[in-house]
Amino acid sequence: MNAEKTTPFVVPSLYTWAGGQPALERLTAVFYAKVAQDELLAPLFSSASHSHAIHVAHFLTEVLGGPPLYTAGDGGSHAQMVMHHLGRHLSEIQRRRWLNLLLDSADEAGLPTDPEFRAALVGYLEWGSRLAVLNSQDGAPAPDPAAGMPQWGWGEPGGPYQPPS
Ligand code: HEM
Repeated sequence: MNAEKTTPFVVPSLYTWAGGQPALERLTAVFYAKVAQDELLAPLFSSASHSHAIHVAHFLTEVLGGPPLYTAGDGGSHAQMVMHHLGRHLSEIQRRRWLNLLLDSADEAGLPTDPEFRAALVGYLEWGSRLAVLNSQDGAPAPDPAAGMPQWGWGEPGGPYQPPS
């Protein structure tokens, strides 16, 4: 009998596929260095704390399927993240610059470039950045303190590319 054993492919979280904590910390470090040089975005972040980049890396960690570094580690919550954007009147032009710089930073920080990962990453960043703009306008509803953190997965591609067997 020739029972060939194959190891089933286990789909990793986006966090793991991205390269884990070091990769996300590299991403936000590169990103906020760019933001500081950007005429449209620098004024928005002029009073941000020194731990801002690390907090955002922790937030992304949690959303992309890693450990709860933002909620358990930093004592944050989804509502607190939303509150950071309230009343800031972010524009579409600022949002698009923010997104462009983040995607440039993903390249420079060496995040995976495979189509499946990048499609999922862009999907989250489009969603989250558009929500940030909506939440920053006058009349935006107060965030729900009980709301959990979003969890982002691979979406339609379903996981990293597997060649047909
Ligand atoms: C997926 C999209 C986004 C995520 C996950 C996100 C996440 C966060 C988080 C976690 C904080 C709080 C950080 C801390 O505790 O220090 C924050 C603050 C902030 N975010 Fe965002 N954000 C997003 C989109 C945007 C966009 C598109 C803009 C502007 C164009 C923006 C502007 C800001 C500003 C101005 C602050 C406050 C900085 C300060 O503390 O002074 N965010 N964001």
